[in-house]
Amino acid sequence: MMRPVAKGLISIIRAFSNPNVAGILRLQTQWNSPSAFQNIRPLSMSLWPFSAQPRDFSLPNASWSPEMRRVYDHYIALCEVETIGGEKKTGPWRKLPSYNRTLKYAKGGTYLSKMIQSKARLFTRSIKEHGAAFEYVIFVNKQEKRCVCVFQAGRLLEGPPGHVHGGAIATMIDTVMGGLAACLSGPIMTANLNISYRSPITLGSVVLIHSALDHVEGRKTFLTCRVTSTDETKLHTEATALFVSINVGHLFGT
Ligand SMILES: CCCCCCCC/C=C\CCCCCCCC(=O)SCCNC(=O)CCNC(=O)[C@H](O)C(C)(C)COP(=O)(O)OP(=O)(O)OC[C@H]1O[C@@H](n2cnc3c(N)ncnc32)[C@H](O)[C@@H]1OP(=O)(O)O
Repeated sequence: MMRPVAKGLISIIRAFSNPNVAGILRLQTQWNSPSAFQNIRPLSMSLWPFSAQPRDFSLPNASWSPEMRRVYDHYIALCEVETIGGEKKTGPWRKLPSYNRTLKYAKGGTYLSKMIQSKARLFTRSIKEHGAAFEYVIFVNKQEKRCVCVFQAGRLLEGPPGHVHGGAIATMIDTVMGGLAACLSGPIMTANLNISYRSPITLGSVVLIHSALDHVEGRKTFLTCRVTSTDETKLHTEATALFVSINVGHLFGT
């Protein structure tokens, strides 16, 4: 007879492998719309592996500089447009919500629950102090297959004196490009990431991380990326990356 934990594990793996659930996961990842969220919850209540009220880490907080807030407000305004009749409707941009964990209330077997019950946190959201490390928000324009991240680099990200660590920049590039690739292609993993550091980023400053789809070839999604000053006159970093579509069972060794 199958042990309950094994049954639980299988149902979670099935849930993640189910295209409908994968679609729901993508939907939640992509659109920060309360109505979309409310609509999809009843469909998947029994399989839903996320917290009921996850905290969105990409909302303004007291550590944000006026510059960070100004650029955020600019993109937020593009998320809603006014029709000629004065009605508000969804604009071309969407803010991606950002949580500090991916799986929370999943009940499962030993293998999965180790990961879930551990104190695993998303790397970029693992430091609690506001403004100390990665402060960022990602906006996606799905129609144009591109995104922009507004990133304020905190004091704990120092590499060269007074400047941001190259690994922290790479982390943000991977996060932003990975977020866009996931929006466009579903579950993916980074297979290849090439970075050219062109000019240093001052600690505490705000930069834009622009990423766009280059092309898709079967399971392979190729993207480009540029990190610039907020007025886009200064180029800090350039990157290209390949993301490979995966069956989420790949992450659980199935
Ligand atoms: C569950 C996801 C849910 C999505 C929701 C997202 C929420 C977004 C929210 C918040 C964002 C958070 C941040 C996310 C972003 C961070 C992502 C990371 O950092 S991932 C960690 C680092 N990456 C790894 O650890 C991969 C390790 N590598 C592997 O697991 C495999 O190698 C993998 C999956 C990449 C490919 O393995 P195969 O067995 O599935 O496929 P094969 O056959 O080897 O490759 C497929 C095709 O890709 C090419 N390929 C593979 N690797 C390549 C490489 N390094 N360079 C060039 N081509 C490569 C191959 O040549 C092949 O091409 P041909 O189909 O023959 O044309």
